Amino acid sequence: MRDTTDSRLPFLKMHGAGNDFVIIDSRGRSARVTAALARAVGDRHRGVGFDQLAEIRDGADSDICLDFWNSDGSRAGACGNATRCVADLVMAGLGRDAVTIRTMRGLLLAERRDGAVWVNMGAPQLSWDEVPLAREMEVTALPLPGDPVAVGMGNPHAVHFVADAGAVDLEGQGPGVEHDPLFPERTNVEYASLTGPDHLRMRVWERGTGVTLACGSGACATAVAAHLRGLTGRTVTLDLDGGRLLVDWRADGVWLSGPVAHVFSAEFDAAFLEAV
Ligand SMILES: N[C@@H](CCC[C@H](N)C(=O)O)C(=O)O
Repeated sequence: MRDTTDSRLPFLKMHGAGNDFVIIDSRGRSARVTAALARAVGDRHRGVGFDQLAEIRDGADSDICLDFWNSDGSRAGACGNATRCVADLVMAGLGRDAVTIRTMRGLLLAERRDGAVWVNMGAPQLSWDEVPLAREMEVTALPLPGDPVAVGMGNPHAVHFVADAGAVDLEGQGPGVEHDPLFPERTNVEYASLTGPDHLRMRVWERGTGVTLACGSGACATAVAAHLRGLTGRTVTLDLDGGRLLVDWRADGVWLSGPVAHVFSAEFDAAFLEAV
């Protein structure tokens, strides 16, 4: 529930490789984001617009907690690029090079190394009930056109390997896969092509949001799927429509890095909040 004594609500706009976020810092107070607020803020004409809204809350066993909403008001269990953006912000605020972040996915570690923010997105979920899929099957053998690989990264992904990811009609293909009954919680949908050794071109249709310029958890899922299919090693460079992401699948989890940008700080005013 939003604190109704607030007449204004400060927020930050950030992006990671063009995957854009509104970030609301609710540390020191009760959570303020609801599904209705997320939908209102996510409207690119009447609100601010975002791919995901992230709310920072106080951590009990971590430096912070982080919750994610899609622009349709649904919750996302993971968001790699928003986690990188918020980690950058929180590390700068605390004057540290490492922070712990509790998400629906679990406890994540973020580190600054040589100026870049890396987040350990955890181990990939590679059994049908973890993704989740509707019934028992191998995640590398889905009965769907295009032979996608299902990978969970705290949220579901269906990764398709195609000859030319740049030529895929995301708006035509994505919604049907997102809503396929094989995915009881819907799914994010990735298309990737091998463009060189350990190098992929990737595009994405995101569950609850649509076409985005990048997706961090999607990049992790795609790198894992590429390795499972024997296309790449465990360290992969991915070129997305909005920039380059790096994924390193290590024994302790799938690490993600890439660019982070601060865009502006502002406030939602009382009239906007009253109308939600
Ligand atoms: N952009 C994100 C993923 C967003 C979550 C997704 N739409 C969902 O519903 O799972 C990222 O960078 O990981």
